[in-house]
Amino acid sequence: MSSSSSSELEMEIFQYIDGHQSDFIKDLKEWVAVQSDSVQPDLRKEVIRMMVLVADRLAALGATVNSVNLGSHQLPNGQDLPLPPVILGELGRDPQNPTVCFYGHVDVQPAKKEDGWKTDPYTLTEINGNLYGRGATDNKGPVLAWINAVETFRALKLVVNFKFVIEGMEEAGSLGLEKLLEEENQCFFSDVDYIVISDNVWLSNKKPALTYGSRGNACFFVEVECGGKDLHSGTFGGIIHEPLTDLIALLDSLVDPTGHIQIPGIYDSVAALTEEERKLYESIEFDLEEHKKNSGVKKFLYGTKEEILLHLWHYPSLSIHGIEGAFHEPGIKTVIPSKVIGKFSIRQVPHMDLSVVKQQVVEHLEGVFSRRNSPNKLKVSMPLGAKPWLADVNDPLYKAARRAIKKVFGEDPDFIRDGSTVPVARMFQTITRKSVIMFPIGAADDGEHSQNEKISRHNYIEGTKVFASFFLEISKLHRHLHETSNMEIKN
Ligand SMILES: C[C@H](N)C(=O)N[C@@H](Cc1c[nH]cn1)C(=O)O
Ligand SMILES: [Zn+2]
Ligand SMILES: [Zn+2]
Repeated sequence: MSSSSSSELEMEIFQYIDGHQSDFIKDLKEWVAVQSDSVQPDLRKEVIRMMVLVADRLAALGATVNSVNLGSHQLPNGQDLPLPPVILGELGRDPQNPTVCFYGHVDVQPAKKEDGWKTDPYTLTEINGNLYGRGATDNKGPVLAWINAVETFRALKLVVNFKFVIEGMEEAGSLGLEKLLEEENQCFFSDVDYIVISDNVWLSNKKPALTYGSRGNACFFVEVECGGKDLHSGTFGGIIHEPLTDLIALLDSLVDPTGHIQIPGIYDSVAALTEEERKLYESIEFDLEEHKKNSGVKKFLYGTKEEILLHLWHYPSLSIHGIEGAFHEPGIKTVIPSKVIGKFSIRQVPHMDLSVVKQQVVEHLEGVFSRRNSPNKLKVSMPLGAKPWLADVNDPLYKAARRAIKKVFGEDPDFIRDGSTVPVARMFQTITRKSVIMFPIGAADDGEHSQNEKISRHNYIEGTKVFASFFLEISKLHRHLHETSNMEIKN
């Protein structure tokens, strides 16, 4: 395609996207309305219903769709729960075109209006140019932006062959996905050239970014149990070892007030900080005050941008998420719970080994517990473990995405890492050995996992354009790379 016909096509595509804004927002509203929360077992049927909507949407695009059944999984209480299917889709098979596989997820984190949402989390609501709703940015909005961009091309001209992997268990650790990728490696993925994930956000509220690394996550349950039933605190308080007191001591032993993890050995294999990496953190544009404002907290653990980035990207962190079995409703209940489960996770970084981390956590907790001389029962498990990911920014994928961003947003992107985890990034890299990029369209103030999650109308629509522009750029670059390698072979 000549460069003039390519830019004419791009103009037409951008016009098409601008002209279809309300349809695109209507689709997002329909998707956000589904309570596809993969964390709460009661809502699993909603996740499955969501997967049907995705399959229908891809079929309407003209894609071949395969809903792959992953069977079921067992909850800690022994209950069997069906896993939602993974949708594998395919559109276009022109051998002249590169094949780009897009990964996204359509399950969401839990959300209730009472948690402090200003609007109903499952009713997409536009206020001052922002589209509020659970999943708006994580990850239904970006998945739809990609689909919108594909639809635009299908309506005009296909320059890329598309593949889709859409799952419904990402927020619960992508259960069953790794096995499917292994099974499909020689089939579905055999002709894939590039893999794109758009499941994180920029470092800034306004400046676009491309992500080349993310942390992993090791999630733990620590269970303490006394007898088989809850007890009256007046009748038994003061004469027994209370499970919640044990648990609080255990949780308190994990991290000190400076944020330093107290588990012996945990920092041993963290990759050494190179001079190059240190310089990168110094040179990156990052507004600490904006980040603080986005979080709503008054003070961070560290005072400089370099320290903050190091502790988000280079070092592991430990967060405590909750306690199952402890009384948490309003009011007073004078009970001693008989069994409590503490939940925490460690975001790990390159070179940390999941099985070593697990062993260090278990040994540490058993040691603290044994020093308490408690007769209670302790159980530590790691229900989930996702590995960190790091990519090569010299890959053509990054070049194409950078050009598309420059065209649509008028500026060069930040090259960033992400403190959160997309378990599939590392799986794709290890299993398929294809190049992977994280290409976010959401902004730093989108509030992923938080109350009042949103994506701005601007980011949703310009994000659709940036994906469309990326299709043109990757198709040009891919052809160029092939022509040059063919010439080298002939010479
Ligand atoms: C970055 C992505 N949108 C996301 O939110 N991922 C989750 C995945 C996860 C990790 N452990 C359990 N789930 C996250 O980083 O929390
Ligand atoms: Zn996500
Ligand atoms: Zn998420």
